[in-house]
Amino acid sequence: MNNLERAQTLVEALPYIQQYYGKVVVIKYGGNAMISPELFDAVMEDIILLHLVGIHVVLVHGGGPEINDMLGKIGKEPKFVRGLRYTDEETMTVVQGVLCGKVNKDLVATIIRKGGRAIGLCGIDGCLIEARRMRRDDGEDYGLVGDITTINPSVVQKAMEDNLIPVVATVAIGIDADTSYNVNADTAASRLAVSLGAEKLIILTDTRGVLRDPKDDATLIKVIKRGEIQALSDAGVISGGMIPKIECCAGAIDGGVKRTHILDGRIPHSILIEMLTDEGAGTMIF
Ligand SMILES: Nc1ncnc2c1ncn2[C@@H]1O[C@H](COP(=O)(O)OP(=O)(O)O)[C@@H](O)[C@H]1O
Ligand SMILES: CC(=O)N[C@@H](CCC(=O)OP(=O)(O)O)C(=O)O
Repeated sequence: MNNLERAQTLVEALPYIQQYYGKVVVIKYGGNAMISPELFDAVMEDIILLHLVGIHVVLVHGGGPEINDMLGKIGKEPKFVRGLRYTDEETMTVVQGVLCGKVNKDLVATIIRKGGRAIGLCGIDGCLIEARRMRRDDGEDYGLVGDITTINPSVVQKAMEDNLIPVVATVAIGIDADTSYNVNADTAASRLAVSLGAEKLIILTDTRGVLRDPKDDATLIKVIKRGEIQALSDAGVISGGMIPKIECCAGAIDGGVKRTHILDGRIPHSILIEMLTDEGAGTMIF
């Protein structure tokens, strides 16, 4: 790339920066997309850059694989019920330690080491995420998995006013019992995006986006309209781990978030490609 091409790339970003300047963008990062150290650095660089050009980025993270590793170390087998981690008291202690301690602080430290400004929060801090024990009609016992009742976004808003990037671990405070609750990170990101009036919700995952055939990368669906989701689900196109992600996007759109994206966290700088280039990346759902 010569100097003129470099300059053109920067100029191409200008209308997008103008469009998102001062707006809130919630990015959910987790799962297998969070495992590679190089990609981890690239995601943090994207976030720092967006923040520096005046976009209010909020990072919501998971850490399922890290929780599984820690459970393995104490000789406990991870157990999932309908895609949610069955969370007994011992598991809750591990979830809180890994998400709010290890993962959250590693993310904050990486942003700071790279010259950004960040603050780590979890759903307990400032009662950011209030939840009650999940009880669904399916009669399943999920243990200490929480259903979000209220989001109180003021701690996140204060952090943004102080020019900090809020980094949020999705452990919630119980309103029905003296316990913390384990909340799925996609769900929490979606709810937080709604309560912050976010312009965009970006969910990073380990596929190119939503695929018509999950085994064939060439079948990426670039755009899905809100009204098309049900038909795709009924046709069996969306399955497994993609179901809750699509549901979170649908919930965010219904709550007023303009655009949601499922992006490939394995592609370096996929966030910048999506937000600041003409190309776009992954699947946009709106
Ligand atoms: N139509 C689809 N397009 C893409 N991925 C799909 C689709 N249907 C099911 N999946 C599965 O969903 C997975 C993503 O969900 P999950 O593994 O829970 O993500 P994460 O670990 O990032 O939270 C993909 O790896 C893929 O196996
Ligand atoms: C209730 C529930 O399942 N909670 C998740 C929270 C972390 C998460 O969602 O992490 P990923 O985004 O990395 O999957 C868990 O315990 O794994």
